[in-house]
Amino acid sequence: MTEAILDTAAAAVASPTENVQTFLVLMLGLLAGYLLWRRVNPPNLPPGPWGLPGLGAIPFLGLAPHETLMTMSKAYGDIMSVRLGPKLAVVLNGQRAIHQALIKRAGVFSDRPGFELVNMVHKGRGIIAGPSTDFVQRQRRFLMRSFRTLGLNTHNIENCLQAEVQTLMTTLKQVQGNSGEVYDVINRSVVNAIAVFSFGNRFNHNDPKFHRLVSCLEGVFRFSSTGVGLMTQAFPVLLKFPRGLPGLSQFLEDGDNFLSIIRDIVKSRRQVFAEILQKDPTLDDFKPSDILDCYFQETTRGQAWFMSDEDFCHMIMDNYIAGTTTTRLTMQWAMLLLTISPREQTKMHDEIVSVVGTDRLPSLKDKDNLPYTKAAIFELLRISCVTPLSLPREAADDVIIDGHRIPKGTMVMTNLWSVTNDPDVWEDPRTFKPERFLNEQGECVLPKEWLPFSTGKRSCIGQAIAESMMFMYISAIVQNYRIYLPAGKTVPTAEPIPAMHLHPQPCEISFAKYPPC
Ligand code: HEM
Repeated sequence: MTEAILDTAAAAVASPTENVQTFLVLMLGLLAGYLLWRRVNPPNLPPGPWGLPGLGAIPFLGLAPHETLMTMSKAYGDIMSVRLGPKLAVVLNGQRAIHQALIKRAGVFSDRPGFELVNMVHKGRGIIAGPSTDFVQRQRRFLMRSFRTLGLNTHNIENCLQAEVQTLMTTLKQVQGNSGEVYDVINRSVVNAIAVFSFGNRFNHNDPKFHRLVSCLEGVFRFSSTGVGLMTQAFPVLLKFPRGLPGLSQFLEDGDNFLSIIRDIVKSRRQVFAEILQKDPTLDDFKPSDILDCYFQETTRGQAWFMSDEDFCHMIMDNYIAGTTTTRLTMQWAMLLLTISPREQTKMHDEIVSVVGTDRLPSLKDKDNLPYTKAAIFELLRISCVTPLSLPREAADDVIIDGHRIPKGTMVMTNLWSVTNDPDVWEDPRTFKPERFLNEQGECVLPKEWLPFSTGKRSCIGQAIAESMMFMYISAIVQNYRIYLPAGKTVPTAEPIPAMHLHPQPCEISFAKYPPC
């Protein structure tokens, strides 16, 4: 018995060799742990909050991450780091930090992290989801050239947009205050307006092809804004198990069907263009009337040689993906803000009637003569800030900003909300005050903090289109209708309902036609 106890005690007291071994294993473990920790948290990162293992700061960002991150920046600084699941992200808050990164170091901050979900539809094509390759920048330049060639005041585009506005006006007359139906028409109208710019044609709102286009687009948005769809951005590994993701196969089918509709349009227009080319081989008399015409013209002349018809279809799809939800939500915001701001609405109405009259609808050429209305549209875009965290970027290289190191491959989030709703810049930021944009001479001026479309080499390519649409719709509505809250309804606030895009509070709205002057 005593021997047994002694044996156990001897076994417990390890020999010096064993002690060294244990020590080495411990040290190696500590070193490996440190290296792993350093890999995940490289030195000199911008400061930021702690997170939970595997989840990072996701559980602490709440329903309005743009607001939480803006508040956190008061403690950690304008450039801060957060961990989103396994990903390291750097958040840029405020105009100065955004300018430093997206403009001064544009070469580093113009990539995007792979949007694996969107890429499943694009398969490497398109603009939005890829890094800032030469190909992406060429497509952007092509679109900008086309907008310049077409000029947004082009007769054809303006005519088609006017037709959309007329449809909206007719609906307003018929619905007698049913705002739900008005929103439906606005939604369809925005989809049609992008078709006008892209293909020079608007669909009849009852055309079954148009219904298919709208429903495929809605299908794509539906999945990508569900919790599962959003989680695939932080955890792309989920996409490796497509069968386990409810809604994914429908998403892919909707994306493919949407592309097929665009392919059909391009194919049939190519035949028409071939006939034009036969009659006018040098295209001297050819006047492009939409983006597709510009593409045909440029490929014939060897300028847009880099793009195939398939690339064109994916590029147009991206305009739809990026342009429809943003524009239609901003229009919904416009309805809400005008409803709760009767004084400002009347000022817009009076300006439009005194400059344009009531015999015709306002046109884009009137815009510069309507500074208050123009200012009101800038203010609507500022308050609504529908994409508060913009689209993520990615650092293409290791870079030092404000003394902080941002490693290559870091996801970069631009907190646009922190600029457009900064109380130090905009007094009372949630109140609709178009006067903010008017100088002493009554001219409309844009401060550098007005950034709803972001900035830099990947900023919104459709800004001019969006502004034109907003102007035409809103000026026509305000010229002809008084927008008001039905009696007995509580006045809604201008606080957004947080989601991937910011939605306005639900609000029942009535439209009363002004009597003829
Ligand atoms: C009120 C309406 C709109 C708002 C607020 C808006 C806002 C934005 C923002 C914040 C970005 C991200 C920019 C960045 O990463 O720096 C973006 C990208 C983009 N937008 Fe818009 N947008 C609107 C309408 C449109 C329209 C009408 C179109 C096209 C017809 C469009 C096409 C695009 C495209 C293609 C991109 C991706 C650009 C790239 O990755 O290089 N947007 N938009």
